[in-house]
Amino acid sequence: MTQPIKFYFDLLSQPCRALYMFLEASKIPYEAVSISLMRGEHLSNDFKNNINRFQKVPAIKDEDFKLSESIAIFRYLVREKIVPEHWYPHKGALRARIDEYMEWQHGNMRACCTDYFRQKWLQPKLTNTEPNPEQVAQSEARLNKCLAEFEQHWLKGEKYMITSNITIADLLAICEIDQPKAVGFNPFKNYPRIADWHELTREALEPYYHEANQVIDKIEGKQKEKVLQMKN
Ligand SMILES: N[C@@H](CCC(=O)N[C@@H](CS)C(=O)NCC(=O)O)C(=O)O
Repeated sequence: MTQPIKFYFDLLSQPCRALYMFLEASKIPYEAVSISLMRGEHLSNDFKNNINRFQKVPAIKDEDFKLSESIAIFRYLVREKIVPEHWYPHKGALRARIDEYMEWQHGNMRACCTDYFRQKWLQPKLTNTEPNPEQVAQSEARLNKCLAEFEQHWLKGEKYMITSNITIADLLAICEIDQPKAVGFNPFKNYPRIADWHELTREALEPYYHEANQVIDKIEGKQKEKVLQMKN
């Protein structure tokens, strides 16, 4: 009998949340192995030598086969496991459009959302300092430009990004957008189509969305408390 895959992850990370929801929703048997980024567990020699030589999450191990990079993991799981077709349809044009998004998102959504999260929360937290307002403002401007492009080019009237069914593209995109959202940025204020799509996508991913977001929901809660305290 084949063993469940091992999944190494931290729900603080966008691609880890995307894979977590995908594994759950697709009912792929897996063993969860929590790796704390904030405690630096991904930097241990054991993790480097035995799990992911790049020392990042997510990573998987399928029997003796080790794989990192979320997009490669998604493609591997779709090929090797039983996965509902709608996530990554066989049909040429739909699959190609999802591939196009996955290539686009690395230099755009992922770069902008990660940078905002880093400037506003992660770097100050790791160095016990306050965020640099100028750097946060620059990062916010880049994020707004990117969200405007996302809305214009990827939300063009289908129910979800690519088609009338949810795909891996929606899953990856919602996880990216939730990262700056968790640290005080409102991605819905200027982008009504993003707000509608986010709501639909979130609903389609429940109950896994709620489970996956517990870690960043706590950050969002604390950020809101901080803003209220500053106002009082
Ligand atoms: N391109 C990789 C990115 C992986 C990545 O950057 N993971 C982050 C968390 S989102 C990480 O492990 N960072 C730890 C570090 O850079 O020290 C993927 O899509 O899996």
